[in-house]
Amino acid sequence: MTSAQLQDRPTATAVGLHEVHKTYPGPTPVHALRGVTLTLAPGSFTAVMGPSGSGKSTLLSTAAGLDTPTSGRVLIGDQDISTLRADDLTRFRRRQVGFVFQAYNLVPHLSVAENVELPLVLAGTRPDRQWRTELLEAVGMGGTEQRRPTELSGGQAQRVAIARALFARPTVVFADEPTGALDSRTGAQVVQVLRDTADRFGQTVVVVTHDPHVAAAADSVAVLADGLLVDRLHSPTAQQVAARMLTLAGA
Ligand SMILES: Nc1ncnc2c1ncn2[C@@H]1O[C@H](COP(=O)(O)OP(=O)(O)OP(=O)(O)O)[C@@H](O)[C@H]1O
Repeated sequence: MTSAQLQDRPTATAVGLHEVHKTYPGPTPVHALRGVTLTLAPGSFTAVMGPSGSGKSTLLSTAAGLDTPTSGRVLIGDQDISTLRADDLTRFRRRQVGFVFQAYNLVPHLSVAENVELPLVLAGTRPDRQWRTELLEAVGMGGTEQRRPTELSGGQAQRVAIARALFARPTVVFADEPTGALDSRTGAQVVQVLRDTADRFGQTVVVVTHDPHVAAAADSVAVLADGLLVDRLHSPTAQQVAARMLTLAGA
């Protein structure tokens, strides 16, 4: 990240979770998060891993303001989103949070260009065409502006979804299993595009994944088990990640 980009950042923390608990009520309440504290620096690329049911999706939706914690605080940049009213939170999310989903979630009747611009249009801002062109070129989709999502391969659709997530220059981009619907070679290319583009623009990214190769593209891996953060691996190889996951599976 350049020093100019760093100076643009309001704080040294892009995402902060403080003692976050999430309990799903019911006859047998599920304690999906049991006191997670995690701080992510601006420009960092973090993977969240853990066994099935360990709380990864709950962590992502709580950190992204799609769901509210039962207790604890969630900060995005300077903003404590746990205190925002529902409509203020929706407005905040449109500008400050980008999403990449496993199923791409592009709008089929809109062009590639319109899909990329959609979050800012919804937020009531006039989109910057030059920035859109630059981003589409950065993800390897230059010249596809007028195409429809149905005319794209899975890997191409996910590249467009990455451009869309970055378009509002959000504080953080959350990606939930972004390569889950792709074959492993295409998935590896797409995660590299996400990594390279995030680096180029100093974007903070959080990726939930089951794939050690995706996790190996991250600066660090946050390992969850049974609703708790049990480890942070820094710049791990895919083999190191796979070995750590095996120890959890055997626990
Ligand atoms: N809406 C919900 N209502 C009740 N329980 C839920 C709900 N969502 C998740 N859970 C439970 O919370 C726990 C954590 O689920 P979560 O989806 O966060 O795990 P995960 O690590 O993302 O799993 P996976 O890898 O299988 O997607 C699980 O026991 C799950 O059954």
